[in-house]
Amino acid sequence: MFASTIRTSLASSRKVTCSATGVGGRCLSGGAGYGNVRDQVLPTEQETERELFQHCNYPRTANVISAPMTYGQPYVGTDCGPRWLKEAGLRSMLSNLGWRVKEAPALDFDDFSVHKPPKVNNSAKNSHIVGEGTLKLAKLVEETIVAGEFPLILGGDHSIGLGSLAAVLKARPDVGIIWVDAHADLNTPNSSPSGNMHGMPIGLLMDGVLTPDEMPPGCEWVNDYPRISPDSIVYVGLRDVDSEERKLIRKLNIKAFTMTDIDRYGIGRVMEMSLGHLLQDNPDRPLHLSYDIDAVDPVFAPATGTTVRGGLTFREAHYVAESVAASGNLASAEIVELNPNLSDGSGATETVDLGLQIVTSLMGKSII
Ligand SMILES: NC(=[NH2+])NCCC[C@H](N)C(=O)O
Ligand SMILES: [Mn+2]
Ligand SMILES: [Mn+2]
Repeated sequence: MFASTIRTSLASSRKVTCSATGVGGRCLSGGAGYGNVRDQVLPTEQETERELFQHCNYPRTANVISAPMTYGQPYVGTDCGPRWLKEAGLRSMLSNLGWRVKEAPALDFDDFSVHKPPKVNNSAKNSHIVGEGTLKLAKLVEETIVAGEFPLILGGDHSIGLGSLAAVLKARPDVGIIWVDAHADLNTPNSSPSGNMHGMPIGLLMDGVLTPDEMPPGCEWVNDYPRISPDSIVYVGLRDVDSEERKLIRKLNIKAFTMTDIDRYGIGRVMEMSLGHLLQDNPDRPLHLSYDIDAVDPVFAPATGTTVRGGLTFREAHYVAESVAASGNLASAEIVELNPNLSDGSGATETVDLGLQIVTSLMGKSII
């Protein structure tokens, strides 16, 4: 109650401009729905108040970036994700939450300059196209951040993470990353069992994993961008990890909350530990959330290319987004791997609806 009073009066009485990073929903909605969660993350009342002041940067502008990439995996249809999310009402949802909404023209990933048939490279398939496309995305995300806007990126397969992560790492060197996924996407061309680049964005960017000459052809630009430090990323929802990925997670001591951890501790505690890990040294740290819809159980999200049973429940899927939003630190986000082609009509609609609801939660919607 106390916190929500502050929030409402702040939002109505001041237009605070600051370089802070919080999701506008906390200022705009005035809802008290996140109070409990934030108290878990930020232990003292003084801290909560201070944080409210720092992060209140109403009004906020979201730049919706459509990244209809399919070349990081084998199925056509992941390019429909952005369009379906938009047709399901993304824009009005964002404005109802109080966001000013901008929309960048959808990136064109078929307009690649590599006209000759890409050299067959089974260890990193379509790497020229993925490399060229993700560079376009990286530039747009960087521009968005420099313009003081919130990049809301709609995939597309998860290879787009290469572009979005490279950009946030460059524009916000202190960024913390939350990777919500059934998979670790930590493969390299050498370790990948499939050669699909949607399984590699973290592997290509993680500090100490690849030498510059091992970067797949077409992705050399990544060598000019910063690397992810292993302690700056947290996984949530893992349940299908390849053997080399497992070795790396252990060797680099990457914080990873698997479905087993969610069974054991509950999603509340897992998110508290995830945010605690990333925010422990800097409560104002900007966060990037990468949400692969296949983190959710296929019962609720069947329309995606690499389903794995035993995933997040409907509410857990929301809670992840709600708790990250409630931290006030979310500065950029992406949702990926929706493929409406890969399910019957109702499965596709359910998946897209859930995707939209997850985005709604992470952009600041509280239940009351
Ligand atoms: N973003 C995804 N859905 N990734 C799935 C990756 C599956 C597997 N680990 C691979 O590298 O091929
Ligand atoms: Mn996945
Ligand atoms: Mn993924």
